[in-house]
Amino acid sequence: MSVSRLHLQLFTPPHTTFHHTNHLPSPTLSFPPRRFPIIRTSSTTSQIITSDSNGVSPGLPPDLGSIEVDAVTETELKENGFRSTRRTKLVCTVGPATCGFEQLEALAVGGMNVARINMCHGTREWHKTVIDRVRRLNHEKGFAVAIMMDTEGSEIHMGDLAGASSAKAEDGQIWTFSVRAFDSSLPLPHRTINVNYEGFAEDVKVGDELLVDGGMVRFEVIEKIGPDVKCLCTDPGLLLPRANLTFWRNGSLVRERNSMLPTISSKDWLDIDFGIAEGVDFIAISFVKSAEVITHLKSYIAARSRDSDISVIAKIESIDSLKNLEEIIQASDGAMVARGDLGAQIPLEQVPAAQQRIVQVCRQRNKPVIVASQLLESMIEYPTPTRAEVADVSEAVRQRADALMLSGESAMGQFPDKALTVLRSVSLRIEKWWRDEKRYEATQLPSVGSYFSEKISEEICNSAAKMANHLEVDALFVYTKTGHMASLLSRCRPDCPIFAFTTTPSVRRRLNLQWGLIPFRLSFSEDMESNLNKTFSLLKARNLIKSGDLVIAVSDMFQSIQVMNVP
Ligand SMILES: Nc1ncnc2c1ncn2[C@@H]1O[C@H](COP(=O)(O)OP(=O)(O)O)[C@@H](O)[C@H]1O
Ligand SMILES: C=C(OP(=O)(O)O)C(=O)O
Ligand SMILES: [K+]
Ligand SMILES: [Mg+2]
Repeated sequence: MSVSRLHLQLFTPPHTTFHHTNHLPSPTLSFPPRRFPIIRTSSTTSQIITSDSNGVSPGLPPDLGSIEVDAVTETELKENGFRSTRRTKLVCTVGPATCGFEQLEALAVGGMNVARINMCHGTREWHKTVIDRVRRLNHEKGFAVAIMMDTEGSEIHMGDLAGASSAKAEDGQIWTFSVRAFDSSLPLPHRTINVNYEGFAEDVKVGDELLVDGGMVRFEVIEKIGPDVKCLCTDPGLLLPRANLTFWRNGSLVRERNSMLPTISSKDWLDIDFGIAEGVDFIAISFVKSAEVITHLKSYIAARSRDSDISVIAKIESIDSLKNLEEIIQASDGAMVARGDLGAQIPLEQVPAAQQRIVQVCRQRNKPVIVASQLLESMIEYPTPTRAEVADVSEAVRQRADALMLSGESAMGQFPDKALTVLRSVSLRIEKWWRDEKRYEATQLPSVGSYFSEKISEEICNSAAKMANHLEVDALFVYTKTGHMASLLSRCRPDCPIFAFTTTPSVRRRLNLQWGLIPFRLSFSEDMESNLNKTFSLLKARNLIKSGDLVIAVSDMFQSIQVMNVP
């Protein structure tokens, strides 16, 4: 391993002759090469590079001369300037309220970075339609919306309510929770709920408290008759299809044989096969208990998907996942603070501290983290959020989580676009406030690499981010094939946005989950000088940067930090 490559190149703005015609942003988002010669001299190398205005040597395939970025990011960069682009990423659960092509497009325009499909609901055909639509949206409109498939997991939950969208449980009513297999073509018997876990009737005891969705509705078990468990409603509320069920005895969560249920059920494995076949970008695993299940799944994916670039996200939503948090996160490619189920497994007042810890551990280990569930729950029904919800969103942004997620708000709520707008505007406002106040938190970022060369990359990114803050540069540029260097920069949470140039569309989509990264698809070479020339030309031609902007560039290929003004 040679360390001699490590050098700091300080560029003075090179003299450039640049033929520039006024160019309107092209509606198709890839930018065709134009044929103006450009001669650029670099003061450090005195080399003269001849290329066309896109930095492409004549004779290269036209694709090499284009850069891809989505229209929304492009507009944001132009209208608000680099500094005020949104750093916090947004995940939207797609459901009946948002599965149409136009609805998905509205979400993408509204800032959705990742579309989540929840395999708890709907059929595989339905999910396939959504995936196809998102793909079409990316293809036709130039977005890079990633797809996250979320497994059902084998925890206990209610059945489908025989097609009803909800059922109201009133105080004092007696409901039957049954493990019987009901004929799905017939309506369910009066006040009866089907339970998916066969051992349910054996595991519960008379006197247990039964919580639907972590306490949205509460029952007390009053009688067991074979497969039927009779329960008295003690806290009324709405029962939603497939709502999660937990039972509590003497104030603690009961973990009987259900704790032996596999994390990945046989149905989940079929869904995972489906996700691999469809080439989803992320698979989120529900109710992860240990690191082993993640390692197992990762090797399963690696053996089956051609380029094995599906990231595995561990959902932290059980007591066991908190106990084994460090190992689970280390084994995963990212994590989700799944506060819905987490709040049903630990006392609610412990959830905020758990969230903070999960976000911190992820940042330490350089894994993206999503804060999920009930961020804007009231917006399922109302067009404005509560003040408390805005405060909750702000707190997640302030913790610098990579991403925020909408669940019911976008899946089946009445105001999916408005909910997304709230996430977007609160993120922008809090990020700006934080930057204005220069509230850098003194986070010690431990080394995460095992090899010396990885440690060098980390030091480069840490230093580049620090320099970017001190010099108040306009943007960090990173040329990254795997996305790793980009994530190392993102981890530093610098003040300026990070333009991440990557050669493959799938890496570009995956980078869309990470804080502060603006992913571009660009073909680049081993020659940094020409990569920079090319990027400057392409970005300038689209009015995304201008002469004089100060930029710091790092790359996967050369261990260097370059500071320069855009010529
Ligand atoms: N694919 C789908 N088909 C029908 N309804 C869905 C779908 N995805 C989500 N939903 C609805 O949106 C709600 C919120 O979504 P989510 O939080 O992902 O699920 P859950 O609440 O079951 O954990 C669900 O309870 C369900 O009513
Ligand atoms: C995101 C969560 O998981 P799901 O919506 O699949 O229950 C959660 O429990 O918060
Ligand atoms: K799920
Ligand atoms: Mg959950």
